[in-house]
Amino acid sequence: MIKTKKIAFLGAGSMAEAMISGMIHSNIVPAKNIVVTNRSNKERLLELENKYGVQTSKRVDLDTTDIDVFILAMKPKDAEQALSSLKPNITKDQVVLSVLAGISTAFMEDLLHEEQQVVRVMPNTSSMIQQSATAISPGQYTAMDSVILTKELLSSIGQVYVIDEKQMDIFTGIAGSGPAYFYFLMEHIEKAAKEEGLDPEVARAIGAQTIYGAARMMMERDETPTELRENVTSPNGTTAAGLKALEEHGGGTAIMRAVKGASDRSKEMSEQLEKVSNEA
Ligand SMILES: NC(=O)C1=CN([C@@H]2O[C@H](COP(=O)(O)OP(=O)(O)OC[C@H]3O[C@@H](n4cnc5c(N)ncnc54)[C@H](O)[C@@H]3O)[C@@H](O)[C@H]2O)C=CC1
Ligand SMILES: O=C(O)[C@@H]1CCC=N1
Repeated sequence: MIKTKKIAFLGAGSMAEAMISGMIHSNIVPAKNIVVTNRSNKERLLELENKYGVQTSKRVDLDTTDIDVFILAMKPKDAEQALSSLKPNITKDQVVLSVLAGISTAFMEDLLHEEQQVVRVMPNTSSMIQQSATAISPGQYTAMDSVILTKELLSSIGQVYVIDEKQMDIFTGIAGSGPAYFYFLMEHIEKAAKEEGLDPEVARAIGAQTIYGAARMMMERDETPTELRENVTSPNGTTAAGLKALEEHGGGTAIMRAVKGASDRSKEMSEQLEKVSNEA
């Protein structure tokens, strides 16, 4: 079913590219059925055209009539203008997905047609290699068929979880922003390795394999993270020393604060955007 659907990206930045890459490489969505738009940066569109074989056009020149799914991928601050200018060119039965942090389905519904089909989506940049953890929350008028279509489409970029919209902020704190925490962790592993005389590039390969192995253990073994951690930790051994240093320097608290900080910011962005839109 998905092979015949036409998908339009409104926004051609890093998140749009990550999704396009995942979709094309999955072979679920043919490149000729994807059209990518932005406001004015022609070079960027040409770059995506050459890299992925997708169609491109300036947003204002997009023929919206035969598009089945729109994917909003601009910055949250540009959402209101983008939704308002989309409304006259679509019907309520076309499905509008948004990957914008802090933009609620209610916000989208308010700016589009009565009973518009909308879905809030939170992917992450691992979409690029089809390894995103992506959440979706359908709006109140979205038909079950459209939810199934959305799930099928986004399964091309990784695992898809249908969640209650109230959980979207914490999902964003864990998965939307999450890759950055692991990159930050790696930056510090490389720093420590360098100080000990190990080539940072070698350290990166070793560290990445270690993170990948630990992730697969959590996914494939029927053991909790606590059990898995305890299995690594010999009494008075090296791991115990590492974990003690981590705790002494607030490692556990820092991780919790990071997740909650991102989640709180997602909530705050929703509140600010809704306030601005109510004042307008
Ligand atoms: N970067 C990430 O890891 C993630 C980003 N997101 C969300 O994705 C969205 C985009 O993020 P990035 O790709 O990092 O931003 P970006 O700044 O790289 O790209 C934004 C794009 O939107 C275009 N644009 C602005 N207004 C437009 C309009 N009316 N019509 C068509 N195109 C328009 C810009 O020209 C640009 O191509 C944000 O809302 C963010 O919350 C969600 C999950 C993860
Ligand atoms: O930093 C941000 O706001 C976006 C949303 C999740 C990841 N990047």
